[in-house]
Amino acid sequence: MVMTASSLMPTVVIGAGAWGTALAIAMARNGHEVRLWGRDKEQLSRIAAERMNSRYLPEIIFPDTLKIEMDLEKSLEKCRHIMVSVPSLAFSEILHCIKPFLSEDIPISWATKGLTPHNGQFLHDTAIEILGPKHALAVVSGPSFAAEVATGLPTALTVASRDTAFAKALASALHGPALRAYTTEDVLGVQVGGTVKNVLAIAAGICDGLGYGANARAALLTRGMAEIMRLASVLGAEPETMFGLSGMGDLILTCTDNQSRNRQLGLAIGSGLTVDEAVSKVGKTVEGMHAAREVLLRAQQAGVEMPIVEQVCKILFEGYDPRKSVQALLCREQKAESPVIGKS
Ligand SMILES: NC(=O)C1=CN([C@@H]2O[C@H](COP(=O)(O)OP(=O)(O)OC[C@H]3O[C@@H](n4cnc5c(N)ncnc54)[C@H](OP(=O)(O)O)[C@@H]3O)[C@@H](O)[C@H]2O)C=CC1
Ligand SMILES: O=C(CO)COP(=O)(O)O
Repeated sequence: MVMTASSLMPTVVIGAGAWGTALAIAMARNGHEVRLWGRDKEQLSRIAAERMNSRYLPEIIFPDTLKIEMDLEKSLEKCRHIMVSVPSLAFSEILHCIKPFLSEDIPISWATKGLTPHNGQFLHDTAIEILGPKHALAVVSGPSFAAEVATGLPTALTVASRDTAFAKALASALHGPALRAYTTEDVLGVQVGGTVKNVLAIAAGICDGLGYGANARAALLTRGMAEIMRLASVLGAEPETMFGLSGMGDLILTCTDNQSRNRQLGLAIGSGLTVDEAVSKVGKTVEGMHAAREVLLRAQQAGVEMPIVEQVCKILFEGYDPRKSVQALLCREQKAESPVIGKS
């Protein structure tokens, strides 16, 4: 049977935070049957009563086809597709939790950006390790602030899957008047872009928090892009993916707009707060903080230089003064700008 958007109904979205709720709303607006589940029962009851998620996306009323699911186990029995949208720290825990209730023909997607903590795995590898090789898997990524998607502002996303039928079906479930969804088979490339851009957004925030100006920000984005390209190429991703929505698109979005929580963290550090103070000031999910060390480790293992990521790690975890880190970047040996692809 050909997979279509309808064969993915109902979709259960796991994670009633900003992004899970926005994606659930976007699909439901297209008439897709969606069930939203979150771990906090009290919050779920409130969402069900108000028909909105006032904690994460105030004032956005849910479409009728979006229902709240209180009982995860029961909803998994009847669903045809699961979309996970929890932070990377909770990704493997959620997969372990749903695994006993899943049949192998249920396709699984996720909108989480980042790596599995402690082992630094890309989430696709973690998903296969936990769920086995039979599920169709897809990653949803791209430049997309939850609030803008939920408001219905124009947005473009990428759905990456090795199963092209699943990618197309999921893209059409998401695709609507204000949301364009593209597809790609480069699952690795999409994950590299979506993970590293968060670390670079912290760097961009630090740079702007220090007041270093527009030239410095543009240089940082461009050289950050070179770091993404180098890592992606050594890991075996498609270089062109890095110039797409999940790479350059998301890098630009997250590094330049203050809606980004990664950028907010950097801004707070750059303006003089300690890392701990900055973390509590932002008080939200900051994936780049979790990914930075793992990205650097992977780069070092692959022999790839990522000097900006390295300085972000020094600031976040070794107490480095952000001004000294910028100085360290500026003092690197002089070299030709190209080639971007390669190890240094
Ligand atoms: N927000 C955005 O604009 C975008 C976010 N993303 C990505 O989506 C992912 C989720 O981010 P986002 O929705 O913004 O984060 P939020 O902090 O808004 O929400 C996270 C949600 O996950 C839940 N959660 C956390 N830990 C667990 C757990 N152990 N088990 C079950 N549920 C858990 C939280 O529950 P509780 O409310 O109870 O704390 C909350 O509902 C991240 O990887 C992020 O990078 C991607 C694109 C856009
Ligand atoms: O990934 C995002 C937009 O595409 C959200 O970025 P932040 O997690 O930095 O808010």
